Amino acid sequence: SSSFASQSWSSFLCYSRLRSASNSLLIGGGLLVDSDSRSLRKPILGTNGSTKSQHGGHHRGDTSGGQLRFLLAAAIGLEFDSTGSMSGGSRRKEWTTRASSSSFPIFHSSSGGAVAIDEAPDSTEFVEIGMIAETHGIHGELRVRSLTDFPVERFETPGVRYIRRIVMGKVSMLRVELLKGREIPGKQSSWLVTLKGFKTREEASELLGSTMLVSADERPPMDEEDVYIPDLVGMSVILQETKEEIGTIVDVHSSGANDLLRVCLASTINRSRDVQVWIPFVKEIVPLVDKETRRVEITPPAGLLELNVPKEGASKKEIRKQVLCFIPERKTKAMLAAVKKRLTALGQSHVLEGLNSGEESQREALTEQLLSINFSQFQHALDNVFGSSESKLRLIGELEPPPAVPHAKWEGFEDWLRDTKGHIPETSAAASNNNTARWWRGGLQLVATGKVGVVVLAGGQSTRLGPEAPPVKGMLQLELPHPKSLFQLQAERLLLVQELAAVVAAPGVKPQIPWLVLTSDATDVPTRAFFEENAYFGLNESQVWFVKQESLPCVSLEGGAILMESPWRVAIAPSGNGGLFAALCAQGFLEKLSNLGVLYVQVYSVDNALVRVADPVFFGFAQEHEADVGVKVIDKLSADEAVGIVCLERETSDNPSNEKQTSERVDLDNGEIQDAEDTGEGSNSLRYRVLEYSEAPSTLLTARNGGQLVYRSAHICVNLFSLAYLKKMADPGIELDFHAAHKCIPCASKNLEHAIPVLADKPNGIKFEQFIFDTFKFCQPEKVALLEVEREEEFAPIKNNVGADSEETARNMVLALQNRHSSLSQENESGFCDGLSPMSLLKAYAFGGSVE
Ligand SMILES: CC(=O)N[C@H]1[C@@H](OP(=O)(O)O)O[C@H](CO)[C@@H](O)[C@@H]1O
Repeated sequence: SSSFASQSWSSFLCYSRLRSASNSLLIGGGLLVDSDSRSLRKPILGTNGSTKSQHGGHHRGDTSGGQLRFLLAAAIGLEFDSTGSMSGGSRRKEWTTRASSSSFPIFHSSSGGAVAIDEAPDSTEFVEIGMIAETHGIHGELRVRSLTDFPVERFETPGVRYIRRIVMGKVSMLRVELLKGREIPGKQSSWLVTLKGFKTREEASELLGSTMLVSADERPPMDEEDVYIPDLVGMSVILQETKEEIGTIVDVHSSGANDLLRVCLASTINRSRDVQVWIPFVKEIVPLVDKETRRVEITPPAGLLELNVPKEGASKKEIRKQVLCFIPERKTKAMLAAVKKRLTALGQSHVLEGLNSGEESQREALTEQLLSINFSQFQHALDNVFGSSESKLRLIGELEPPPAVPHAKWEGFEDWLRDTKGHIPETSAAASNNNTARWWRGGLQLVATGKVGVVVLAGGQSTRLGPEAPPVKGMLQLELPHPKSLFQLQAERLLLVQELAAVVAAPGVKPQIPWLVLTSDATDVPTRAFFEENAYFGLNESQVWFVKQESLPCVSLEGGAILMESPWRVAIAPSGNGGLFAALCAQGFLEKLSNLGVLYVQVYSVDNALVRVADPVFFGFAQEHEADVGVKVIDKLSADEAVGIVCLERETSDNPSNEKQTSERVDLDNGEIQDAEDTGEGSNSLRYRVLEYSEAPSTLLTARNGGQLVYRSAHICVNLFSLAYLKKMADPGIELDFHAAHKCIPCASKNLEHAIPVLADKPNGIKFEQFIFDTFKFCQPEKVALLEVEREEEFAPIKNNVGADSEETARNMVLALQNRHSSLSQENESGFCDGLSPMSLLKAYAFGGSVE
């Protein structure tokens, strides 16, 4: 039995190539070597750089192999086409060249060097190595068309060969001695040979049309995994998964690069017309060939067998062509061709240059990257940013600030804690009268009953933090008394909430909150490694789900040409935090959450050192407001603070850009895409919207009323979505626009082809980003609930290396909050220092800490 653990599974053709395919070949003799001349064993490098196997033997296709197969492949192809209905059994017999006295009468040659075989040993099998095509010159040289992957050994190395020719249906054999040979320049498969005793053109011409052979023993030793193609014929075909026998191999067809097994389906045997299917002979699809029990096991990709069943009007050739697309290697080629076409059409063919230079591994890396590009998204991004409708804001109506927003402030929290004397305030008067405490209790119930999930947005490249920063923001270490990474702080807060929820959960229930970590090409590997190294920070490994978002190529500022990090690497960047929705949907996470019974998902940015992860208050608040979208806001510090501003946009029908937007509007209450004009509404509809600081006009940012900023509700990137809403965001009618982020993008230096990418010192390109809050506009405003929170308690962003919003400012804020906790502890020892009591946990959570 041979499993295909190794990549080099071979299918050696014991070949009588063209014999049954071309009658013209059946008229001559053959040139053979006997089994004593075993000089040829080592595989050699083929003309196309691939490994050749002796006698045209070749390996079962594997995507990396590329073994030379053309010879036998072509042979079988011809065979198949001309003898389509030939049964495996009869063909196998024909294919084996067996010297027997009855079939090989004496060959009478006038030439002195040739020895006729009176009686060839019954046990000797021969394989063809060439066809004698014509004489050359006047000294008896012969041109042989090679049928072997080892032409040098066969046609240059002196030694015994055999010639077989068939005259009037009678086969005769001759043993000859090869004296020398040489390749005909420019003719890859033709060789000139000189045989002992054949000195003139006339003598040589006796052999025209003959076949040259060597003893089958001359074939290179087969690996365990190798199989002669004739041996495949007649083997049973079993579905590996169910062990169901589906049919028998009746033939092997080669299409050039890959062989196809022709299988007669068992279910159709004895019917008036049997059904034959083609199965690519590649290890991905035929993982096991058992030579002893004569069976192959297959794992056909979905649709392969169905595709095979001949349909009305589809020719065998067409079907075979489609079958070949199931071979990964083929698929890659076809897909790459499509990508090339697409890039050329986009005027981006410079990206393809690397495919014609460099090492194979570099070209492969580029191919892989090109195949991973989502071109429809890229096109969409280009249209958004460079298209005619380009507008930074794409404003469709008039803006206004949101109405007064509920405030989550555990007013007098310290007093409240003091009063409760170490008990979770479930029934106290304070709890029911205090909004925040009520939300807390409601939210904690949601956690306790497994109704919540959390997403951390951690796909960003943290370029603003400078070259010294870790590759992933979440790995950034906060120099607290007990230094901790952002991921660790956040994981510990999640654990706190779980512990607290356990207090109110059913006896014995230990709630687990799924924590989804949004990663990207840039952050996925290091993020996973970091979690692993840190034992998931005490969380259960199974509750941490890594969700990789898509990346898109970066383009030049002018003209949108794709930027290259090197000739073999496109500069790519994650598609912004709005890429979350597509990633959740495409990778089945929404379904997973749904199966768990999750109703609400909190989504926050990893760079906030004070974020209240899995905040029960937020969940309880959203539930009470029956919100689909929850948005935490704080008061802006100043007009120029780098935060998005939350506004309401009143869409008016007299706005010229209204038409386009209304036609895209999706009614999320019934999930259908509607044209607002069709429904008669929308002439004056309101939607929530966030204007990003990088895009909002300064007039808006600085507008004041009575000294106060008009637009002061800052988006702190701590949001919440109902699962139902997230599912609606998966509707194909919802397409978030891309925004242009002007960034310093590492690029290949023009002078140095192999250079490490050079980081520009000023923005040199565009990263395409979708914004998470662009989904708000799809939600009825009454289903959007804004919750104002305390900056000191919940917002300490780390954006920059130094100065505002840096690690230093964030650390100071965390310490300040924790100090409030400490001072409170000193005042009331009994209420605070009781280890892992619920009260300690609650306090730790409220004060930005964690349980040490
Ligand atoms: C697209 C997006 O979500 N941008 C957010 C996000 O900004 P960045 O500068 O991209 O980190 O976090 C800010 C709060 O830290 C928030 O104000 C802003 O709106």
